[in-house]
Parts: sequence; structure tokens; C-alpha cells
Amino acid sequence: MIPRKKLKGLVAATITPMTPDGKINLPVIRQYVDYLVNEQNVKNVFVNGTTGEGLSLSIQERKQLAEEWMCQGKDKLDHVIIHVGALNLPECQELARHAAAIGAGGIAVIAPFFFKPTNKDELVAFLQKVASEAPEVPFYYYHIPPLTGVKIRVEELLDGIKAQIPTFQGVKFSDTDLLDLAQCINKNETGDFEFLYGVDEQLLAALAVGANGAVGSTYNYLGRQTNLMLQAFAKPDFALAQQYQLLTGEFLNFVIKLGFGVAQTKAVMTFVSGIPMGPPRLPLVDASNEFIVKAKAKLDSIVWPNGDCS
Ligand SMILES: CC(=O)N[C@@H]([C@@H](O)[C@H](O)[C@H](O)CO)[C@@H](O)CC(=O)C(=O)O
Repeated sequence: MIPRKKLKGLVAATITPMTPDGKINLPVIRQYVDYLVNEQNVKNVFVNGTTGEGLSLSIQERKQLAEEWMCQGKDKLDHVIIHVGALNLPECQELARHAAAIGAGGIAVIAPFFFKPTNKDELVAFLQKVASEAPEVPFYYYHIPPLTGVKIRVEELLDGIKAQIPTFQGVKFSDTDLLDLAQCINKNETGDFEFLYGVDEQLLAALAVGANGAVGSTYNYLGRQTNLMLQAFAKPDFALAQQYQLLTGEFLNFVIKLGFGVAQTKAVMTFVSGIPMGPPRLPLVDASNEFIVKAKAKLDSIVWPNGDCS
């Protein structure tokens, strides 16, 4: 495998821009890349994940999106990780081969969640069959039990993983079980693996137990503020880091009470960035106007420590 720059800091879980009639809006990706890099200081992306509605897209659409992010991100982005998980092995393998062929910086795989693996060995066997299709590409397990219902603890999965998946690079950890995350970090004695946290509203707690970075939806539009939180944490200025986390938490707590998911993320990103993200794909439905008005007013009302506006 070619030596690579270690992935740390923020990774935007990309949104899939769509036209009003529900097609993928590929031409918008160029502007999207520039926005992330120049306005949010975010240079890593995670494509076709939850926020990207990856599981609601056809294989062809997922390939097109992956290609566009690779192409537009060339010389601008540091890492492009492609999520290649699906409900069946052949599609995962096809997407993994495709990601390798286009030079992706990493691939990630969610646990299949219709017929679910019931223990660590079944899960690792599935992941291994996907990873081996891209033998030169760093591999991440995408742990998101609230959506998959697969609750196999990651610390268990790590035991002997490198022998079975030589490309294993780390975990995108989208769960609130910080004890499991801490145990993973404890096992990562040589520091070879990366643990990227995926619950944005409690990233600071994950950093405190040793997460290397974060993948999330809010880094599309709160990347700049969250980067300042990371800087404060590294300094260390914990009081300042805490202020940032409390403020992003205040916004998320507000929108979660209104009903917050991928459709609402698309709406927030559209009004913050000015880039049209379009509607979500069914079964998700558009955010309501009431949501948009209230979410915008809330975000505008937040006074960030740097005196910045969102
Ligand atoms: C369930 C969910 O969508 N979680 C988000 C978070 O970024 C989430 O939107 C945020 O913490 C707000 O709750 C990410 O973990 C998902 C993600 O990274 C992805 O799109 O693959």
C-alpha cells in the first residue's frame, strides 16, 4: 500500500445534491468542494454515506458521484473516502473495486442490516470479502448501530483484525457508547488505526478519550466553528473548546426537537452555503418551510466565541 498522510481532523459526510426532479446534480460538486475547502476549512470527505443517501442511490449513481468527488477534489482535498456498503456482498465488492480503480483514499463499509451479522466473526467475514477486492486501499468499518441495528462492539471486532483485513485502517464510529470507543483507543497501542467520531454534538467528549478526528454531516456547514473547537482542544484551552461544543449542541438540540435528519441537513446546507442541495430521495421528504425558517433564525442567533457568524 502507498504510504499516506494520516487522516485526522474533520471529514465532511457529503450530501448528495439533487435536482428538483430527483436526479443527481453532479455539476454542483465542483462548487461544493471549493466551499468546503475555502469557507469551512474542511479538506476530507466521506462520500455516499448516510448523509449522502448512499443506500438510496443506484450503483451507477454511487459510481458517478464517487468519480465526480475524486475528479473535483483532485489537488484540493486531502482524503476522499468512499462508502461502499450495501445490503449484498456483490454490490459492495463491485463498489470497492470501482473505488480502487478511481484512486479513492479509503473505503468504508457499513454492516449489512437486513440479514444482520449476529456476531463479530460473521461481521468480519463480510467486511473481509469487501476489503480484499481493494487490496491497496485503506479500509474503515462504518459503525452506526442506531441505523443498522448491528450492535457488535467495536473493541471486540479489533481483536486480530489486521490478520484478517491487512488494509484495516480504522473505524468511523457513529455511536454514543464512549466506553467502547475508549476501549478501542486503548487497544490501538501502536497508533496505527484511526478512530473517526460520528456524533457531532458530542465530539469534544470523543476527543477527550482519544478520537483522531470526526466524520459528520454538520462539518458541511459548521466546519469552520468545529475546526476552532479542535484547535482550542489541542492548545489546550478546554473552556473555549467547551463553548464551541455547547453552541453547536444548542443548535442541534433545537433542530433535533423539530425533527432532524438528512432532508433537514440538505435544507440547512442550502441556506448556509447558498449551494442548492435539492430534495432528498423518497422515502425521505423535504424539510418543511417552518423548519427552515426556525433553523435559520436559531443559527443566526448564535454568537460564536470568535465573534463570527455561521
Ligand atoms: C445518524 C447520522 O446521520 N449521523 C451523522 C451525524 O453527523 C449527525 O448528523 C449529527 O451528529 C447530528 O445529529 C453522521 O454520523 C453520519 C455520517 O457521517 C454519514 O453521513 O455517513
